[in-house]
Amino acid sequence: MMIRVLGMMSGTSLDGVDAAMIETDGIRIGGFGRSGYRAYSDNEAAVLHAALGHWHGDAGVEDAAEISVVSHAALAADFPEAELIGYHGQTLAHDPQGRGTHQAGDGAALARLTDRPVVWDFRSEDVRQGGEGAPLAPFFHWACAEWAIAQGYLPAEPVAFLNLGGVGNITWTDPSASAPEAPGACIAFDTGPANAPINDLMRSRLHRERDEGGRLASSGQIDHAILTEFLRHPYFERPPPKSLDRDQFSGLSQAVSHLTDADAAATLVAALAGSVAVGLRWLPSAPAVLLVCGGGRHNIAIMEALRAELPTRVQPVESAGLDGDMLEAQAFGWLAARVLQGLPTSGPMTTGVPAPVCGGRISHSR
Ligand SMILES: Nc1ncnc2c1ncn2[C@@H]1O[C@H](COP(=O)(O)OP(=O)(O)OP(=O)(O)O)[C@@H](O)[C@H]1O
Ligand SMILES: CC(=O)N[C@H]1[C@@H]2OC[C@@H](O2)[C@@H](O)[C@@H]1O[C@H](C)C(=O)O
Repeated sequence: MMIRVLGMMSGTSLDGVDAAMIETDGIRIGGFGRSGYRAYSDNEAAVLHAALGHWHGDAGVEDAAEISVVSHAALAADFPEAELIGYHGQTLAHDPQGRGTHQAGDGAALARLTDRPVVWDFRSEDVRQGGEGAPLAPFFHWACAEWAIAQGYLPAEPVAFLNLGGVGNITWTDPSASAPEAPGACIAFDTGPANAPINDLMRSRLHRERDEGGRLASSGQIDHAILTEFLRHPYFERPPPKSLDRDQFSGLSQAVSHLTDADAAATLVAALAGSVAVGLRWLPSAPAVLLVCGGGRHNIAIMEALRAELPTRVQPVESAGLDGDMLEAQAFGWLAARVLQGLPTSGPMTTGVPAPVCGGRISHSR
């Protein structure tokens, strides 16, 4: 049965909360609906930044969780039509082989505040069973590919999605597979740092949130020595599945610290594109087209660098009829519907969990 779900996502770039309606039975996409966005205030963003890298019980984490719940509840109030809410929470720390994964926020509190059932804590069970806990959008990418083919936007062949948020992640998917957890349906992994180091550079040096349109990076020169050293990182040699914490590559920010603003931004963009290029070797076949979603596709310097570096057509995901700013929010709506049905949300080829797993907790409104 198709239901109307509100998916809500606040990603690692810490800019705010995305919300999007999706109609789904947890397998197929029936249709997309309205969407909304609530930016974090400067004060909220400062509290969240201060809590990065922290775990349950640490100082500042309660405040971060409360900001997450309250901001999601305020945004959800604009969507009375939602029968179910998928709530990702704010990732503060991610160390799947060590302490686990930490998304701040309380789905039970959100269910009470919104008077709707909420599916949340999507990643913990996967980690508990030995997976990376990320990326989780890949199964949704399979459904998107199937939808885009049915709508006539894409030919019926494997396609790849590149999400450029704070961190980058790529999915190769074969939409002819019977289910996203079927062997060979999806291969996915985090590619490397994406917008997070660029935002951090802009914040610390220029007190701006981002490099609008990539203008600063476009005016700079790449430092090739730094780029070469960065691409020697063992992460790129490691076969997938693999996932990253937001600040796992903090050495890159340090490496560009002596460069001019423009050269530092240009080098961070080149590092992003280079990490995607070296990641392509892990895909089963070269995709005819790479569909780019996430905020990074608004950065022209990034799109140009990808087009220069990759042996494949690079297009914003809008070319497949999809909304690249809302894809992750939609993903957590679709995944919430899956959890309600007990269907898998990740598997060996997306998170490395030994067998497909249904993650996520369900909290009812009363
Ligand atoms: N117009 C723009 N020009 C340049 N960069 C932009 C623009 N719009 C968005 N971005 C970049 O994209 C980021 C937001 O991307 P997105 O919302 O996909 O990330 P996220 O969901 O927070 O992260 P993640 O996918 O890692 O969880 C911004 O912080 C900024 O760096
Ligand atoms: C732990 C965590 O929140 N990871 C995020 C982050 O942002 C991008 C990349 O790193 C991806 O692994 C994941 O988000 C997307 C939505 C995912 O799970 O597919």
